[in-house]
Amino acid sequence: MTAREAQAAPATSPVPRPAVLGDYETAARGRLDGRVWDFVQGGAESERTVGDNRRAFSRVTLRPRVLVDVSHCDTGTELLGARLRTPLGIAPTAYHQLVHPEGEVATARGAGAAGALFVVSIYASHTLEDIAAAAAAPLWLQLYWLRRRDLLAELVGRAAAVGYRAIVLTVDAPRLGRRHRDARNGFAIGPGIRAANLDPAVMTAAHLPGTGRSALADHAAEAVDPSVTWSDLAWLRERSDLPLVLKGILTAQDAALAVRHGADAIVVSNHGGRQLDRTPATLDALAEVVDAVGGAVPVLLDGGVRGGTDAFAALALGARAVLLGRPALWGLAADGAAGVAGVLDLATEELAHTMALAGRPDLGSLDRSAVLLRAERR
Ligand SMILES: Cc1cc2nc3c(=O)[nH]c(=O)nc-3n(C[C@H](O)[C@H](O)[C@H](O)COP(=O)(O)O)c2cc1C
Ligand SMILES: CC(C)CC(=O)C(=O)O
Repeated sequence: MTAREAQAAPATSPVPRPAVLGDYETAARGRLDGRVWDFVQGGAESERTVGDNRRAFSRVTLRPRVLVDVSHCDTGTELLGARLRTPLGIAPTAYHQLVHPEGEVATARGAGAAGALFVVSIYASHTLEDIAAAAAAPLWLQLYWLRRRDLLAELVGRAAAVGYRAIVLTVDAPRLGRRHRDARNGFAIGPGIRAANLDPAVMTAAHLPGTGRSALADHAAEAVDPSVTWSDLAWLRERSDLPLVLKGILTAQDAALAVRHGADAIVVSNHGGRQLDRTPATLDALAEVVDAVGGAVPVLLDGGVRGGTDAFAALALGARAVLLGRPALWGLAADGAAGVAGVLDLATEELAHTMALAGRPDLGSLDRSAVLLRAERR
């Protein structure tokens, strides 16, 4: 099913195809409960990092080359042995049923229609098996390091059994960021929605508005092991042959350690500004990480990517692929699987368009000479 065919299905297509990703944001805003909207859009503390992720992209200047044959622009790429139609993929985000009843099953269908990678959160609201059954493009499974190592071992085994292609360990969340919106809202996951792959015994009770606490933060404190260090990675390695990706690296030092400890890929990420506030924008951290890795493993980026031109900038600065967090949820909320495919197709079309006008007909022809960051402008 292509995005347009998905869009054409009358029962699932109340939204005309938007012209820009921001239109999906507007459509999603109109459909979601205020507390869910705050959970999706919000960040930690002052939310400075949420804004900085976007501001970094606005500082990018493009340096086009001319008289290059751009009659065909190829956005295809290869990542950990898999061919992808687009270097844009979906970042792991929790509880997709919060924004659409079909949850991650619809997200997997949308990603498949677009030929894009989907990284499934450990907090998915559908089972790994149901999501895999709906997928037509590569899936990776994201994990937090649970105190219950038996559950971790079970999850990596189940993921491998149904064809997930990599394990993504998120390393920037030994505890949850202080998200003032969720705390004020006493945010908890609504009735009927659950982390379908986690033992309910590790979940806390729901909270109510007025408690001044986020049930998610309380749950993470209970479930996630904050004592994990580099040397523990070997334990995970022993339990899975799948490639291991570390998500949440922002410095050259940690990038070098990740390579030394056998990571197969790195995601430069500040968790969309939801963990430690005042970290660097991911685009600003990218070159430092790419240089430290020196081509040993692919580097991905997420945080603030809101269209194909943003993706172009990150790819030029050395990212192999970029992941979309909130925009995928906007698409899902706005129009289910068709909305997810629409977001990915639109951003991929924008990327191909920018490649054409910048004289870079394939991703291999993209390098740092294609961009200037404003601070470097002469
Ligand atoms: C609603 C929401 C839930 C998220 N849940 C997870 C999660 O379960 N695991 C994880 O590693 N990152 C999670 N993230 C972070 C994303 O993977 C990603 O790093 C971030 O959203 C990228 O920034 P962007 O939203 O600006 O694209 C979440 C982000 C959002 C917005
Ligand atoms: C359920 C949450 C712990 C998921 C998450 O990582 C986030 O909201 O950023």
